[in-house]
Amino acid sequence: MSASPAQATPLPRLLVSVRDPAEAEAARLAGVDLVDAKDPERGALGALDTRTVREIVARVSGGAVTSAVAEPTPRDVAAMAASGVDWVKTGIGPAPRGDGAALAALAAAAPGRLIAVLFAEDGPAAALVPHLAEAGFAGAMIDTAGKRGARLPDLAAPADLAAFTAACRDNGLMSGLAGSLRVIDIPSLSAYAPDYLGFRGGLCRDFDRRNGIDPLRVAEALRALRPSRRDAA
Ligand SMILES: O=C[C@H](O)COP(=O)(O)O
Repeated sequence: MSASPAQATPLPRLLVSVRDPAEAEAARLAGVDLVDAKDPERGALGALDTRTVREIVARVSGGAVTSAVAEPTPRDVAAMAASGVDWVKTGIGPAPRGDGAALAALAAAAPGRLIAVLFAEDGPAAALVPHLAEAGFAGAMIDTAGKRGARLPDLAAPADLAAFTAACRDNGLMSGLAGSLRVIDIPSLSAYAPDYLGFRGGLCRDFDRRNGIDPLRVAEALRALRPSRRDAA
């Protein structure tokens, strides 16, 4: 007997971007699955310094998976990997997309731990996924480069998001979707079965990603992602 669609589609886990050890600890205590270190004052992919990331990793203390943004050079990726973070995220803009050697050099700097961040503004991403897998990336996320206007659901067509997450599954890559998401987006984006949904601004006070994270909004997101789990209440 085949499983029902509801049983067959696992719910995504919650990624929340934090900027310092205090926010990291708050996110861990709230029950966030993945604590992602980045500087929200510096756009979509602002890298924190490795010392701050080490402190964040120490504060999370194994209570959640961790990731951190690094500039897209092998040197920066390797330095961030050495901070002890579980995953390193780096932006892959249009330029290196077709350059397999450049992608492989990045992936080799954090073997098995590098996540490509692709921007929705650059167009559909599914065709790039096999190249990322071949280069040695461990996962891929779509985010939005702009943080003051269009959100991911405004920029990416449903068919493109579905094709992206399917390509990640087919190629053995972890997948994530982000881009000024709100809790209300969780049901529709969960249908694409990404491994993670990523948030910052949508869980901050006044929905401003430069403000602090609002624990009540984190709890709301966890309830939406874990409707049957008592620990999300
Ligand atoms: O990796 C996820 C991003 O930090 C999401 O940030 P945002 O929700 O403010 O677009």
